[in-house]
Amino acid sequence: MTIVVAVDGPAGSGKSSVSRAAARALGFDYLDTGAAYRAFAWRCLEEGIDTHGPRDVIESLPSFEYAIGTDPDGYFVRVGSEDVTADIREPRISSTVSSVARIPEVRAHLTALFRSIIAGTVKPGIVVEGRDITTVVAPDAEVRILLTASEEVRMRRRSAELSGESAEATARELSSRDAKDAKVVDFMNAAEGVVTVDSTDLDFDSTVHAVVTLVRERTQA
Ligand SMILES: Nc1ncnc2c1ncn2[C@@H]1O[C@H](COP(=O)(O)OP(=O)(O)OP(=O)(O)O)[C@@H](O)[C@H]1O
Ligand SMILES: Nc1ccn([C@@H]2O[C@H](COP(=O)(O)O)[C@@H](O)[C@H]2O)c(=O)n1
Repeated sequence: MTIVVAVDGPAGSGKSSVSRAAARALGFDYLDTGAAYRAFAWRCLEEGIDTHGPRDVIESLPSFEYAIGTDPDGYFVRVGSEDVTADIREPRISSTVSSVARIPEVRAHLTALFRSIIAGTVKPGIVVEGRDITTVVAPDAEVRILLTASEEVRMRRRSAELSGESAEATARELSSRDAKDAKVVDFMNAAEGVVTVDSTDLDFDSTVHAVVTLVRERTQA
């Protein structure tokens, strides 16, 4: 049986980096679900689809050809034959993604995709991170974690990794995306049975250690 570790949290809380490092330490796969929302937003923009008009967005779902690398050391994101790993991190995608992510049909389509990727895992487990993993995508996961950090710390960490963007612009993007996303999914409060890991006062390695320890305590991993 595949062990599923579900990790949710706000933007910049460390979901991707911590989940990937924890997956590596555990010998698990790693699934970044935000990448699919970003890749879908990227495809809408490429095709000139109005992301505020749900009809065209929904009609484009069946032809969305998506692939993601789930090996923590072999990460890639592809739409059709195009490698979009870097493109989906552009600010134009970060500022558009929430408008497609709020459409229920998009969420249902991508949730089904995530479940099929999880079901196809050949490793002993998979760490899946996003906003609604503990509540919608994998509510029965063996380990469910809400990874948080204060807004100030998240902004500081995010600013430190971007060059050429002012800390103020970074802070604005992060909190406006969280505000839009929070209207659709509650990723600020732990649902019943979900363990909160607050990394505000933890460094990166201690946060990964906290997640790995939790997984080992609750499973045979
Ligand atoms: N505990 C920590 N201490 C210090 N830095 C950290 C810690 N956790 C994560 N980071 C750093 O914070 C930054 C944001 O982390 P990451 O990109 O993983 O967040 P995220 O939650 O996936 O964000 P988003 O939802 O916007 O994609 C990265 O540079 C990461 O290395
Ligand atoms: N489970 C998820 C994951 C992501 N989203 C949306 O995608 C955006 C990008 O996610 P990142 O983790 O790469 O920052 C995010 O802002 C949400 O709009 C989602 O809805 N559900």
